[in-house]
Amino acid sequence: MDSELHNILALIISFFLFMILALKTWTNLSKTESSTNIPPGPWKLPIIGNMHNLLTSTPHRRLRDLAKIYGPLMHLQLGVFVAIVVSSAEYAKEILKTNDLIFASRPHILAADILFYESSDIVFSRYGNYWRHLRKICNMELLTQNCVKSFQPIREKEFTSLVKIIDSHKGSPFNLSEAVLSSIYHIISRSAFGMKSKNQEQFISVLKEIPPGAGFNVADLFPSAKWLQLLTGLRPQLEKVHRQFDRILGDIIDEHKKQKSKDKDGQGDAKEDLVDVLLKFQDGNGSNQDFCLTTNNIKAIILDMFGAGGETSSFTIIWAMAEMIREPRVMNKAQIEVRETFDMKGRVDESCIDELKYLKSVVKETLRLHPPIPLFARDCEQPCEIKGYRISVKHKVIVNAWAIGRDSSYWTEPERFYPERFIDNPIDHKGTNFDYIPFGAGRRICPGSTLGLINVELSLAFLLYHFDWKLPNGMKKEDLDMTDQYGLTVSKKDDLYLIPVTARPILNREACMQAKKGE
Ligand code: HEM
Repeated sequence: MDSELHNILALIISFFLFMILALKTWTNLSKTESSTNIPPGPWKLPIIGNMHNLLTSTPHRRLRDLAKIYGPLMHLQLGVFVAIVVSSAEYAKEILKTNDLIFASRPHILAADILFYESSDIVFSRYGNYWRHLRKICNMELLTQNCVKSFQPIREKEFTSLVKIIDSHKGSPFNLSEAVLSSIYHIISRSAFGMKSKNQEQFISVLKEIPPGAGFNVADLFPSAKWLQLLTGLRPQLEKVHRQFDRILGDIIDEHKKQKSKDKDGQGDAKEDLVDVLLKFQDGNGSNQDFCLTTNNIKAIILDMFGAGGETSSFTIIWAMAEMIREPRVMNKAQIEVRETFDMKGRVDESCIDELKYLKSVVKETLRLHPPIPLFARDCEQPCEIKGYRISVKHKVIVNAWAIGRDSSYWTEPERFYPERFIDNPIDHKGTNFDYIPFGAGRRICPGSTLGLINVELSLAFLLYHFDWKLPNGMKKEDLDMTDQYGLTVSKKDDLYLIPVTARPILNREACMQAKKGE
């Protein structure tokens, strides 16, 4: 009883403290902002500003709806911050190209500080030398075209295992979301860390514990009010997740150090991977005096590769399958292409992936409708003017890639899943077409697009080659729930269950050779 009373009192006190802080902030901000020419924005409530506009599990949708009223460059008052929301290709180009350097850092968020060791990873570190070094190392060791190509056997092996697992469930409902996520994590950990971490399944289950909306939380909007982080429950939840990640990441590093000393003793001959390279930069190690990493920095970077590369790719695969099951014409067309390409060989082979023009359009169309990172944020580091509007230092800029991909000014029938729109269309994801930015643009553009895309394209080729797919329990395609939800990335809210029907069995090596001879 005593503790209940204590909790209630704490809540009441916190509420009043929050109101006082918010009122003070709001009064100060109304004074400063009214005198500058900032973009239009919705009416603000006293004290909380526009925070109520974003109390939703799908902020990208709410922001698009607001932009329809207030325009493609609008401002919102979120706690102590002013957020400038960009919802058109023209303004995205102004931010991500014309003024790229001014907007090259990301805002500070609590989740990044706790999970990513004081934001010392690539995604959240501030623009500057440290970030440049990290990006260079990861590019050279993992993400160049050649590196990505060298991981082909890992991908083919993993997707063959996935197909075998699916085949053992043929005829009954199968949780494709879970199996695909696990395969993608296996591929990333084997490519980046040279092994199947024994902690991998644990890692996936810890990821699921990241609180929904961690990437965008009310506690981030009043950073000086530390008690708010406790009141919302975010800090303790994130700290719990962090402790679990920290143990797993520590194990990955220890495994590498052990392997390294075995190699020194002449007992092992493991190939160097990203973690080995990062360890060479560890405090005081070797010749790399100009750039040092702590163990925590290394952990943050490993987490980045899982975090930025895992969900993004696997959610794209699941959205593509969900869209195709609702549009059998598209699935059929993609299946014909994949089967015609690989029937002679009797198996899917990555070296022919560029022949799959239609499948590539399916992937592009999926990323247009369902960019896994629909909102990406940048800090304004220097006052500037965007088409007559004044953007001040420390304004947060949020680019709504999701809204831009569904804007009827650039896309006909924008809500329709229609991969044909990308056939014979030179538009690509490389950050020069600002009406299509699923990988972002400018200096902070995603460095993992090649790795991400090959994972998505190849997995879909495997899934479509070997199986026909049906919805479970006599469900009609119109009834498939396509609701999305926001965590750190946007996923389909419910896992996708489908019934696989084997169409092309997995051939063993000899049978493949025979099929090839018959070409
Ligand atoms: C379908 C797959 C993927 C999508 C749609 C995607 C999308 C994005 C987006 C939108 C950003 C923010 C870009 C910006 O601010 O302009 C980003 C950043 C990033 N992505 Fe990806 N990504 C994918 C796969 C990957 C993979 C496989 C990796 C690596 C293993 C990766 C690593 C990163 C990193 C490190 C950043 C931060 C870059 C920086 O801030 O400098 N991503 N990604």
